[in-house]
Amino acid sequence: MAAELLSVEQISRSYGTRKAVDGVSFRVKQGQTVGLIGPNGAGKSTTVGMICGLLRADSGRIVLDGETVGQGASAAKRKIGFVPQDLALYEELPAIENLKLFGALYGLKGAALRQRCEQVLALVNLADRAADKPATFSGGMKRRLNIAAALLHEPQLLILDEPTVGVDPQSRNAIFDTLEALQAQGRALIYTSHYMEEVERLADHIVIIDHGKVLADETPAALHQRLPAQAALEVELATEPSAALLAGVRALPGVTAVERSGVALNIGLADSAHAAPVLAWLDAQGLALRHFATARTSLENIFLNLTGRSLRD
Ligand SMILES: Nc1ncnc2c1ncn2[C@@H]1O[C@H](COP(=O)(O)OP(=O)(O)OP(=O)(O)O)[C@@H](O)[C@H]1O
Repeated sequence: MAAELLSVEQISRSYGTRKAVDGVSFRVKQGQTVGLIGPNGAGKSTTVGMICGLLRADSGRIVLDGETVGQGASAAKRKIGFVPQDLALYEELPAIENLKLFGALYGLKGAALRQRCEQVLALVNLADRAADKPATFSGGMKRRLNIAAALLHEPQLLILDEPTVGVDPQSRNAIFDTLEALQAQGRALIYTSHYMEEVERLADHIVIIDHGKVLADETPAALHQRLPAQAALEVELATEPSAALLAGVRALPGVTAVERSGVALNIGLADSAHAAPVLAWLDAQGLALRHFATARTSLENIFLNLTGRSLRD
């Protein structure tokens, strides 16, 4: 079992009378990726701001590698790399010069600084753009340069606040490649997003946050088990099904829900193993199936399930 790296204990913070973060707790182990997910305004940025020591917590405690993180400089804070939502780059300075500036802030210099800048540029796949200015980069390339900057001091924990916002799909994949390479190196990550599929892809633990409170803190598999349907069967019939037929489908073993839209049926299943018997039953009713497909249900619906609201407007 991996050792604990970060412990966030009952942290809260208000802006005026608005409680942005209200008693949030979770843990990150060495080498673990924790996805922090919630809708806009849920309190994700405020939470990671407090972990990085950029924002003061009104109450609660944050312990990193055995040391309390507070405001001001501390050894604990040097173990964190932070990639903020708002990019902090000098647009007119070549990429490598941007990194040298950030590296100097961490006390790196000379050959060690140059070598480390080259290493992190290679890691984010920008080695061939070292001499180019961020002003000429796409949104995703800028984001990767920001990730490189946050890695210069070899932090144990990298925190990324919604790193795919404003990034095209191709660059998004390049960001994921970089993060997967960091995971393979054993680096711990906290990744905030309001896209469940991103968090599901990267995280081995998911913390769902809403109105400043933690609603769930589980592995993706455990979270999945909380969904009423584990798989879905989509069926398109040649003719509209009768009410009696729908009732018949609903009564089949393993069927958790049936939705009809014209000639299409969306059948929720407790397990994908129920798909074949359901199809056989439909066939036995003499119904012509024009098309069918099965899919594992996505975790996207879990937020709706927990709150009755959708993750995005
Ligand atoms: N500097 C601030 N002053 C006043 N209120 C703030 C400030 N920063 C955040 N808030 C409020 O605190 C709440 C939590 O905001 P926060 O930015 O932490 O949420 P978030 O989950 O990161 O959302 P987003 O995805 O939009 O960044 C929101 O209601 C927000 O309006």
